[in-house]
Amino acid sequence: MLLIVKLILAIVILSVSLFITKVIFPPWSFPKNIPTIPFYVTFMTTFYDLDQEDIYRLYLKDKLEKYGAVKIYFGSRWNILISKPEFLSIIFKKEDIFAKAGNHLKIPYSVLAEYTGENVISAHGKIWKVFRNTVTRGLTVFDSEPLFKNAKIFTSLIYNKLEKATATTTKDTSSSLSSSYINILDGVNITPQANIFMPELIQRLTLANISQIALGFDFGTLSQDNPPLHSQLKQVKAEIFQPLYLNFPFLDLLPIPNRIKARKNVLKFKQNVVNHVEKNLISNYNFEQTQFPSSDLIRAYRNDDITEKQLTDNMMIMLIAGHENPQLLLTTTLYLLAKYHSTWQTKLRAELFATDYYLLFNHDKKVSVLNSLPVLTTFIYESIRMYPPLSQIINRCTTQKCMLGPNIVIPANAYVGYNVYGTGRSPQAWGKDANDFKPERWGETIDDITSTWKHAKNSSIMSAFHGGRRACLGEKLAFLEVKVTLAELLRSFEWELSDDWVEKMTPAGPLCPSNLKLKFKSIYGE
Ligand code: HEM
Repeated sequence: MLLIVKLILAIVILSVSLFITKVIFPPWSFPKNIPTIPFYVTFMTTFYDLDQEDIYRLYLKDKLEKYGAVKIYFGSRWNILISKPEFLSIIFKKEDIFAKAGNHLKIPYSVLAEYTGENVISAHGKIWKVFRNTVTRGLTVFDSEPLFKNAKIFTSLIYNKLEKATATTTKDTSSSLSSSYINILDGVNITPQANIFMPELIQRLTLANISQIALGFDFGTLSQDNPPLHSQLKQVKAEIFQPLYLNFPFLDLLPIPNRIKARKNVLKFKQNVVNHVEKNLISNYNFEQTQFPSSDLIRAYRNDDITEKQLTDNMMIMLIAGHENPQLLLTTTLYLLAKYHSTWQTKLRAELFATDYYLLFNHDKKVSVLNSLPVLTTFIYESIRMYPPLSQIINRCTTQKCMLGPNIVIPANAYVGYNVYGTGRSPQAWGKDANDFKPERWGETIDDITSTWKHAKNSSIMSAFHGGRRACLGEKLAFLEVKVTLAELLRSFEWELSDDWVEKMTPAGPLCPSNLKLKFKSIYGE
């Protein structure tokens, strides 16, 4: 009996030691000629008040700038993380060797993988081609009308908050003042202004946009305060993005009641989204004439090109990538316009007012005007260079032993990813002023700017949308969405950072200012 206990104890100690060794040290087969980032760096933001920029500056910057690649522990395994543009180009080109292997392969048992499934972003090979061919048309040729309509509603929601805040201030001030002062106040023209938390408001806008453009139904986030689908999504996201489970996804294998509930909520939400699409597209009107990515996916399913699960997973990824990424970019541009309100915000507004944009009714003409504006365009390009929404992604897995550049040998089955934030801040790629916000670096005329952008993408120094055959399909849509929204806001408001907002980026994961709070003021007075 004692012997059995001793044996079990020995096995437990051995397993724990093995586990700890695997976490602390990278595998032997990993390249020795690139540095190792200490394993604990990944967990730092759980214990210390640091954001992603702090982590990059303190632990990654010097090594990535010198070697262009490092070994890093992330998502329950050791990975190779790169930032050097030449290495990124290799990965984008050699798609079959550095094969996409998203959560459905990396951590198939996790709640996160349940949420995203097998989709056009994470899949590889033949099935990826089917997915991509199916959704390309709908994501690249679309009716932009909902973007304009929703930007107006978004602006009116901010207006409502301004009016509410002003009404409260006037009431509060007058009730605490002597009656003689109230008389003086009566004649005063108070400019409506309010401090507004941006995350939820922006999410409501981007969800409305993508659901109407890609899925063919309205999520209802702008027309209602808290539609059921949105509450469900908020709950699912809160359960998924818990640092403990993101760092140790294997915990999702255990029968933890909260995680079982989280998985059920994910499944329920996905089913609800599909039901909405079905109800709005198939049951309501002539589905065959619709050209949303979701209608093309349904056609592919009916054609037996994809399974029912793949249909659901791809609808979900349209919704997830389609609302989250523009949400991050919009948050960042609003933050930078607030930070540089007396310079860039003024310049952008002046540029728009100098055109006939606000007089036009035709959406196509409005789109052409927006796409021809140099200041607006360089401002957005510079924002995304400095704050790429997907700052770090590790979702490629080598299918064979291979070389990264002339010296780095990578074993088969190694996860490789990119730190796009590092590429955007690299002095080798962008010069000594890589850390300065300088939209003018992109050029003066719209032709120069477009050619600099293309060149930067081709040489992988601008990799926020990644590149090669796997480049993002939503770039055009995301840029238009941001331009339309900024144009609407610039016409109505001036804004600055709220006095009590602490300037900080998100601690991990997608990159944007954390819990952004802005002080809005109507430019027309009361
Ligand atoms: C600022 C906004 C956006 C950024 C920064 C962005 C960035 C990216 C990145 C980095 C990838 C590669 C992902 C990976 O390797 O795992 C990607 C792929 C993709 N994105 Fe976006 N994205 C944005 C907006 C959108 C929107 C609005 C959609 C619309 C649904 C979209 C659809 C896609 C699709 C379908 C792919 C997969 C392409 C493929 O692998 O064939 N993206 N995006």
